[in-house]
Amino acid sequence: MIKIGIVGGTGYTGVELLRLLAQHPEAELTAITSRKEAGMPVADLFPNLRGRVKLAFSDPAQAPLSQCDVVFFATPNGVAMTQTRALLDAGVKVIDLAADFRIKDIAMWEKWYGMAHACPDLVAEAVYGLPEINRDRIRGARLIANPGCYPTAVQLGFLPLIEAGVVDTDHLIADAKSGVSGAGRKAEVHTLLAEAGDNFKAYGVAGHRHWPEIRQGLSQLAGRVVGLTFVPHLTPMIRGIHATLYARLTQEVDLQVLYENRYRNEPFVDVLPAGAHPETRSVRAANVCRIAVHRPQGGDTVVVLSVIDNLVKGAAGQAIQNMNILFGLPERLGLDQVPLLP
Ligand SMILES: NC(=O)C1=CN([C@@H]2O[C@H](COP(=O)(O)OP(=O)(O)OC[C@H]3O[C@@H](n4cnc5c(N)ncnc54)[C@H](OP(=O)(O)O)[C@@H]3O)[C@@H](O)[C@H]2O)C=CC1
Ligand SMILES: CC(=O)N[C@@H](CCC(=O)OP(=O)(O)O)C(=O)O
Repeated sequence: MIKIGIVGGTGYTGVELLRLLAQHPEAELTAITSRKEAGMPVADLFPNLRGRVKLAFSDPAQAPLSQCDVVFFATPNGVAMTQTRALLDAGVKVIDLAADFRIKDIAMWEKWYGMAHACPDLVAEAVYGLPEINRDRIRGARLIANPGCYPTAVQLGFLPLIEAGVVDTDHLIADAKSGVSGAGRKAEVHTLLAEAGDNFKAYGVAGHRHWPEIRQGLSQLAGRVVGLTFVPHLTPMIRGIHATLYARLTQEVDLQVLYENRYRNEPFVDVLPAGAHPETRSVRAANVCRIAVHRPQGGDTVVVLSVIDNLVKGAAGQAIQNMNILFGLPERLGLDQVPLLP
């Protein structure tokens, strides 16, 4: 059994880790932290976990994290970077769901995240945990930077086109929509029902911190710096991301065959039949990205539709997929949930 610690067990990604790990046959939940709820049984706060998780929250300073095999950080940006070195020194593997280790260019990270980085050397060591690109490097890693939610949907959508070199990478466009759980569980006015319900808006058009992350990943695939416009939107749903991606084709290719071949052996990417329109509810509560590729009017613009559940393939599910790879377990272990309809 793998002894597991979770720092930040009261947020939405924390409770999603708990839901999935409670059903994972090799997971032994050992420590779950919260500063505000220390001492409270986990199932008192999250009734969906009654009878499934017996632990109580503990204060991060007292939790037996160094006795775990792996610690997940489901905390705001800037927390994991202050605690990761001590855990790695104690032989614990670390998977950070926040952005502390995602961006290799430290000056770029500091600009977008508005703080000084505490451990640039560990950023250099960290492996970006998108298994569809980095599976072999994840296997031998101690420290995983779990990708952001929008970056997962956008990179998986563009990946086959860029790897194959069949689009103009100077003018990529990603138009993405997220449910409000993407903003976390903390109280904020813009996610109140009366603000976000029956409403739809773009945000961060001038610049969003997922832009450098997506650009870094796509540039590595392209072998050159790509040009990317990324526009996120907030939609009145709870879970889900829908990314609509646009690129200009530079050569003739059978797009459907390209996508089906690239993802044929990927357990968590589903390429839909030609002409399909994936729905966010078709991936709700499941660790899957569904993709459809279109070429409207047979022109030279390719349109890719990519959907994920932001809390699962966009966060906790992908983190557990990375854990399975790190510990040599079957990649699908504990992650075979069927999506929830309606
Ligand atoms: N929501 C989403 O869809 C996605 C989120 N992420 C990332 O995952 C991380 C967690 O997100 P989410 O679950 O939404 O966040 P929440 O705001 O819902 O939860 C944050 C958690 O961190 C704990 N926490 C806050 N500050 C500290 C601290 N200084 N030390 C220890 N624990 C702390 C909180 O508990 P307490 O204050 O009681 O200690 C709480 O349990 C974020 O970095 C987010 O950007 C990534 C992908 C998708
Ligand atoms: C709807 C909403 O607010 N989404 C969040 C998504 C970011 C997130 O969760 O952060 P990381 O993936 O970088 O960890 C946002 O735009 O800030």
